[in-house]
Amino acid sequence: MKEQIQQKLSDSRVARWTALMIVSFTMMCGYFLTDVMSPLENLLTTKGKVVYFTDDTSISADSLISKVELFAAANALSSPELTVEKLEEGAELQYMETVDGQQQTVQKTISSVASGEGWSSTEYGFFSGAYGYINVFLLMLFFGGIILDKMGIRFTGIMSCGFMFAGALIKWYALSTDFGDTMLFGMNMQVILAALGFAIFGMGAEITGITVSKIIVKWFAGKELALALGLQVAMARIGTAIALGASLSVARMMGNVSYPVLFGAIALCIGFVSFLVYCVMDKKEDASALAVRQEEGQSEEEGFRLADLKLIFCSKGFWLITLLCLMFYAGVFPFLKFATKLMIYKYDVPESFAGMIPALLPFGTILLTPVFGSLYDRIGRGATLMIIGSVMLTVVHVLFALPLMNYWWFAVVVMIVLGIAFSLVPSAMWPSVPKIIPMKQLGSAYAIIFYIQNIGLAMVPVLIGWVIDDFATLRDTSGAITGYNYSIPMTIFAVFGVCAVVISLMLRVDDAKKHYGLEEANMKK
Ligand SMILES: C[C@H](NC(=O)[C@@H](N)CCCCN)C(=O)O
Repeated sequence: MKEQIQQKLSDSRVARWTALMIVSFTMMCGYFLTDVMSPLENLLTTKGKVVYFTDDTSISADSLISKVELFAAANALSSPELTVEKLEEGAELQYMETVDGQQQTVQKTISSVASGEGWSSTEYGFFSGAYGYINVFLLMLFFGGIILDKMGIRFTGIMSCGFMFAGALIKWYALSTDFGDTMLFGMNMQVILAALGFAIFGMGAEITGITVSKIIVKWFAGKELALALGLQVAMARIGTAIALGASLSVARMMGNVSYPVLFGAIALCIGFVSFLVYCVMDKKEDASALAVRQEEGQSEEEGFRLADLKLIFCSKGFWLITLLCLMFYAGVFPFLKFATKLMIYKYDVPESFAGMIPALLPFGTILLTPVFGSLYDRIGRGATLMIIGSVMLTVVHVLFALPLMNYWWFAVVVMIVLGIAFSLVPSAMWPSVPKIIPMKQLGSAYAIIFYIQNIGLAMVPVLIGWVIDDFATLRDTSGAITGYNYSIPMTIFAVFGVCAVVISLMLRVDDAKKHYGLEEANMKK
């Protein structure tokens, strides 16, 4: 009789790709919620109602009312006695507007009205950075890695999904509640509570992120690892793209910024359930791996010891990857938080389309990240891919900073280049970590990288929000905001790009000396 050879569940193609799809779906829901507020920056930073017209322009309700009344008085028309309540879908209004430097009478039809929250750019920056506050200041990501290596994938994943969901609910509650003028720590209560929810969500999202990375390495090591990591990132980017592309429309349709968050929370609930389904597969994988070890007479896998962290901390390659991650991602994710408004004010894109241009970035990466991942699996050249991506990031931000080519199509082209850069670096960087750090410490290694990266994700939006308020906001003599000059904020993003280039070059040199294998293919022939 032929002897049955014991196999691990992960040796089955169907099983490992199914596991990948399930956990990637959970992550996709998390990414949707992470970026769901980015296209709403303009709405959040406008006080009172915002009126959207059928020609895709928008204006604050107060300013519209005074323009309509001024027009009626100037033309001896009977006063329309317009109030905010009367501004509703389908209403037609006439007033004077400056078009190409000339005063013209315009007639517009309202398509929707949504409530602005009146936040300052500083408050928006504080809120956007909140994603990383608990991770960074309470060292939760660091502990999250240790919990992952000590308590295992199932416990950590369920815990972190729970945090994501709880945080999303708090954020939704804050945005759907009117706190009046109640202030806390010099900021509106709504901003503080929404930031708290986002911080709890961010802790959950990051710990889920390292858990999912470890899951993929567990199922795909020695197989299609970079492709699998690339596909997971690609699915996550679908979440980001949907958030950037659809969030404003949902807020406009429902009349309030809280609705996109509510939809995100519902999606997260489904993501949580899908992670529970994965846990069943994980248990089976562990059982089959144990059976293989027993059959081959191998001893129990050694557990994680705190002393093992020394190996991580002493690796130069690890620190270079970590710093590259900090600089590169500081130039991308925080940029996305401000990109929609950049499109409106620098490239004159109507607000209703403005979110679509930044959405091109994750859309591009959906295809390209797995393509570059698969290239890395088969051909190698990981360090080189990271250098090219970093150079592209720098060029993109320099182009955004320069006061030239302020055409929407140029913004589209530059955003596509950023999309390529944002595919190159992640598809090479994440699969490079297991070449430097062994599996046993991988949870902690990813956690430390994410931890340092979160310092950027937390601080850069705060910095940029403050810079926009103090150095980029253009005002007329009465103090009213007339526009924004994005040169300084974009120069700051370009500096992160330059740092990423230098670090990726150093990584390439270190790899040549220490032979991590970053330039070698991942797949064993
Ligand atoms: C896989 C990697 N994820 C991260 O870097 C996360 N720490 C940050 C997620 C922030 C989501 N807007 C990636 O997305 O490339």
